[in-house]
Amino acid sequence: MSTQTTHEKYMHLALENARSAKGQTEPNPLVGSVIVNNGRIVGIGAHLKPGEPHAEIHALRMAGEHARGATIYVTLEPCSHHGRTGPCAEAIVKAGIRRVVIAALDPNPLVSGRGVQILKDAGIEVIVGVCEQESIRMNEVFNRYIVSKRPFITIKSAVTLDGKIATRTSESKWITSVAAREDVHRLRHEHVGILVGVQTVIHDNPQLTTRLPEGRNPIRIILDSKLRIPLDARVITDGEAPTWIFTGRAYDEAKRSQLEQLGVKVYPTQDANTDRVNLPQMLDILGAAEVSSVFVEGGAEVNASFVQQDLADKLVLYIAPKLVGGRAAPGFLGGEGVSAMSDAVGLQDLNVTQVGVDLKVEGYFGRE
Ligand SMILES: Nc1c(/N=C/[C@@H](O)[C@H](O)[C@H](O)COP(=O)(O)O)[nH]c(=O)[nH]c1=O
Repeated sequence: MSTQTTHEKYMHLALENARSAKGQTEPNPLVGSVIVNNGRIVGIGAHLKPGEPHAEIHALRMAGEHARGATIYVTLEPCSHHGRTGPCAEAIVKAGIRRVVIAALDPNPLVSGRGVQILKDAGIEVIVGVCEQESIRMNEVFNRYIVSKRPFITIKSAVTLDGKIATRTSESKWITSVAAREDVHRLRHEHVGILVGVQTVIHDNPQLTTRLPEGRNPIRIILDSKLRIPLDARVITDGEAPTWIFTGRAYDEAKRSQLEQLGVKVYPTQDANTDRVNLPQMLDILGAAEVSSVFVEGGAEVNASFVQQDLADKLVLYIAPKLVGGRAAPGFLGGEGVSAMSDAVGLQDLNVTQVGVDLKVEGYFGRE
């Protein structure tokens, strides 16, 4: 087996370990590490929670003396700064590691390359770029958040093959099958926040919780410019997860204090021209609260406001093999829409898979 393939074999194992903690390391990145000595794995680790040891430290602790003279694989450049835990680059040097194989350098321009320098200054062989693209894509949320301090936005919708989210009489349960809906709950588990518009709350009275064994419930974020949300909505009364409501400039103060007495957080925003929620302001508030990823489950008007303002990063569209027709049946993207086809919003890096009987289309909006 060639050296490169061996390196990829162990880096894939490190990537798998990193990915296993998706949704619980936020706002930190996903990082995995594997230590190999004489062709034998002697240590494995993943970063599991902010403030807890980094992946390399877990792997070094497991390896103990076997780290001496070994190779360590790590999906992200070892840190060189004293964050909430000590610098990993120094721990690697101290443990007597002989070679370090890194997938991707740290995206933070302030520290990128520093960890590598510490290792090279200690005479350690360093290889960078093994499975680099996989590591970068795995940390799409962190890479967006660390630069913009705003959450990575994933829009998810479920449509029939003729593009409808409901029949002309607004019936929508269910479009996709159980397997696809379970997949949606895995995505909810992986996100820090989940967002819907108040129209969806009024129409569906959703729980927006993750119904999976050991599922993590994201923070429920409701766009409700005039605080129309019913006080008996499940997202307010069920106590299953925090609920934050973002409102516009013309909201009812009395309703706000009623909601706050029920344990709901209400965040007013100011849109210069309309009574609507100021989305960029909302994203800044969420970013400051370390909500680094938000799963937007619509509806059509909410989806359109993110897309029209170029605030969405990724689309996940589930397409069911059924047709409902009807000129009045709604699509998943409302709003004004574009007039010229040349102004259509393009998606990149499309990935199509099948989940049960449904198709799952993932694409990126390609925004900077
Ligand atoms: N109608 C469908 C969906 N509908 C999605 C939203 O409109 C629902 O309000 C939301 O999922 C309800 O949240 P819950 O109460 O936590 O289950 N989403 C799907 O993937 N397939 C569908 O067929």
